[in-house]
Amino acid sequence: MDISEEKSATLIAEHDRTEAPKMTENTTAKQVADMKAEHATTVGKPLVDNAKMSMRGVDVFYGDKQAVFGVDLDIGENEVIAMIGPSGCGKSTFLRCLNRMNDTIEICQVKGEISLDGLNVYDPKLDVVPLRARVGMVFQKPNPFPKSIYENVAYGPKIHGLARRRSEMDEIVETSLQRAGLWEEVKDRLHQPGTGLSGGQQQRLCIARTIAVSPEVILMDEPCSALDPIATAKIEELIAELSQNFTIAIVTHSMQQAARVSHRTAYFHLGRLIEVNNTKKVFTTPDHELTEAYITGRFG
Ligand SMILES: Nc1ncnc2c1ncn2[C@@H]1O[C@H](COP(=O)(O)OP(=O)(O)OP(=O)(O)O)[C@@H](O)[C@H]1O
Repeated sequence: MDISEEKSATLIAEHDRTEAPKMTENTTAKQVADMKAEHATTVGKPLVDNAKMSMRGVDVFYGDKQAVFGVDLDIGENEVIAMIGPSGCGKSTFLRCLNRMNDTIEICQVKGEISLDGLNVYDPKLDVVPLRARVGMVFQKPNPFPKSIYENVAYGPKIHGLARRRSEMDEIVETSLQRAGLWEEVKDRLHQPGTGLSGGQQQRLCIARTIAVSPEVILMDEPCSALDPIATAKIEELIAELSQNFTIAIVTHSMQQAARVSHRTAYFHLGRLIEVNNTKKVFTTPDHELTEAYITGRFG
């Protein structure tokens, strides 16, 4: 039976009453552990011990409309976390907060704390260019620059001054294309336009471009939604390989994809983080009724 709007609203109101851990300078390690345990019983495991990125109380507004409500979430080092939920639930908005991509939207305002290895991502003095090198992004639609394959990959290292000689740049380009699983397909046409590649190849080129500046975290916003199943399978294999060296957060509409590629899955609903847990648990025995309704297809 479909879950009614009224039932959904009641469950959201209950969720909003649950207190998230609030930490101050004087909070002891024992208190932190107790708070984490208590919070975990309501939304799963939002906080982890090896956090690469930590988000606390994140609210996002577009003008006076709130799109994300008080999200507390850690992303562990070298983990792949999938963000799922019905259309419009705020997954992409939340993802874009992590490297301040929302700064480009004038009416968008982000509140709360977001940190990368303890660095405050929203520090007004922080330069977003190096931040976006550390936290790279791959978009829904492959968007190579109108330049050659080589130049697409070399662009970031060039502006960040990562190569002193042409030979060093050649090496970065080759290694990045290899890690993105594209080298064999393009090594004989590096100076042809990136836009001449197939959609799947273009997306791997965009991944190579992201990797080329040695990011620590890669954000992927529905990276396969414009690709066919074969190209999708290649990107999914790539995500598994990349997770050995990078921390990855992926927004996806495909529950199968989330189940295949991620270690933990976060379920969003109407701007709230409803549940986050080990991916297998989320898809077999979710803790929250809203998650269960979504994974069993009881939302439209
Ligand atoms: N640039 C924007 N200006 C105003 N409102 C926006 C903007 N981008 C998103 N929103 C609104 O914020 C809410 C969350 O949108 P968001 O795109 O983050 O959700 P989503 O879960 O990623 O959706 P989808 O799965 O459809 O991509 C929606 O109500 C949306 O209409």
